[in-house]
Amino acid sequence: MKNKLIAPSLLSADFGNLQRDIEMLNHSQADWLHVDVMDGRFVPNISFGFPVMKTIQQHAKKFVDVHLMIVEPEKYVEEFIEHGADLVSVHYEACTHLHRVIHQIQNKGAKAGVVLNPATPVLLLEDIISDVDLVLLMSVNPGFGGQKFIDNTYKKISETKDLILGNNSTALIQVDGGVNLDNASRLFDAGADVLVAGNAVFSSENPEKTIELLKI
Ligand SMILES: O=C(CO)[C@H](O)[C@H](O)COP(=O)(O)O
Repeated sequence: MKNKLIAPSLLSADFGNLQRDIEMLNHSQADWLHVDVMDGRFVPNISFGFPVMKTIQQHAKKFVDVHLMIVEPEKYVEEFIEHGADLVSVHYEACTHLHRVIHQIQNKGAKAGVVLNPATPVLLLEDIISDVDLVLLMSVNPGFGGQKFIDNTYKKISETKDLILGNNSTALIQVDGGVNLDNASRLFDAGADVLVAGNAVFSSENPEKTIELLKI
């Protein structure tokens, strides 16, 4: 599964009307639903956990992509998969035993991704790139939606692409943070396969139309 996938982030949805927003995404051209889980320890913010994940599982008809911004993710990855996650991504910076967690996710039947913060170099992925299904490049410091895109991400996409090709890996490249209608097509051209967009989608007057335009 490659090319121009859009994953709206539910972090920017209206939690008082979560079912309505998920149904809008089901009906839209969104490819994946991106779920941001924050623990107040790895990042300076707390988002939500399993009760909200349960609602997402009940209503989502698309591929559910869970981004864990938490310490000790190995304690929770299996429960997220039981709650409907099709893909679980864990931070390089949060894993003492990254190889073990990646295989724990895959052995439970889900795809596994590794996430890099903006200041973490791509070259650190050399010994894990053949094992992962996705590399998520953070283009903002994780913890909050609606931040400004960090331009260094274009260079990191190109380095990730070289690493993937050099290792015959099939990993997808996902970019998350500050993605909008002004930078989406340049990001796809640079080699991104999946773009996460929260604020750009949910703050727009017509979220379904914005999702459509992000793919152009
Ligand atoms: O992981 C995240 C924050 O840590 C969000 O997914 C990301 O910031 C998307 O939000 P926006 O598109 O509003 O920047």
